[in-house]
Amino acid sequence: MGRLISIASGKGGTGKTTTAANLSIALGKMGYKVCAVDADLTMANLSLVMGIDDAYTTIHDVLAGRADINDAIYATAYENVHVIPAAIDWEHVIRADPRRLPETIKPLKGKFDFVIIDSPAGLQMDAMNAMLSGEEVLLVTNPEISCLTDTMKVGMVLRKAGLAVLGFVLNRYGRSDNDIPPDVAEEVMEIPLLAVIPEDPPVREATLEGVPVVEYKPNSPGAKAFMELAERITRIAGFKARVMR
Ligand SMILES: Nc1ncnc2c1ncn2[C@@H]1O[C@H](COP(=O)(O)OP(=O)(O)OP(=O)(O)O)[C@@H](O)[C@H]1O
Repeated sequence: MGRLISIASGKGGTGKTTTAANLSIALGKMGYKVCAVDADLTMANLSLVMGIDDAYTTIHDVLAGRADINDAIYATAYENVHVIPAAIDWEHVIRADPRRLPETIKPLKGKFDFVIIDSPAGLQMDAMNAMLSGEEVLLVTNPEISCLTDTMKVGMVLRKAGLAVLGFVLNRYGRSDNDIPPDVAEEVMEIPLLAVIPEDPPVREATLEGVPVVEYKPNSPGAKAFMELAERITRIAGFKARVMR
């Protein structure tokens, strides 16, 4: 059976989508079957980052009762990685019922090794429905105190709701001289720190190019940190190490 992992954060713009995309592709490179789900129903950024930007059947169609989930699963250019895209127009957004996200996404567990769910930031209803589609959560924060505490709150709420909190990613480390150091961040969060992703220009360039950094510049510090995160996740998930390709 696969693992359903929600990617969540207390604040917007921390690097959730970047983490979801790079983690998915890194796991795919390791030989795991991955489905990346764009459950950020109003932004649809994951779909764009994964190279899907046209009139596909989307998660919105499924949530509106107009399509089957199996018709919304698309192969990507990345080995072993499929994506369920979101629509980017308002007409689709208002028809989709976000409360159906968990019942829609959970059955994917039987089809993939990992289902990676990109969720909206915060604790609003749309975000809750997206995050509760997972059984485990990986939190993404930046090294600022308000971002850490807001993200910790999200973790606490999800734990109470029954999700297992895997730990957190400290992203964009080194962007400012005032960054909270990793050991202090781990004390504040009171959950395991799974990866420190440095502030790295190729990560941003890769987003602009529409190709996640683990493919765009695999030897950059940011890409290497995302690959290490994927290895860590497979160890936590109890999967046997597979040969890196
Ligand atoms: N480690 C990094 N180094 C440099 N730039 C980064 C890094 N991580 C993310 N970024 C950039 O920050 C921007 C925001 O990232 P991203 O879209 O992943 O955030 P998000 O949390 O998903 O945002 P939202 O809440 O809007 O969905 C993107 O342009 C991305 O390329």
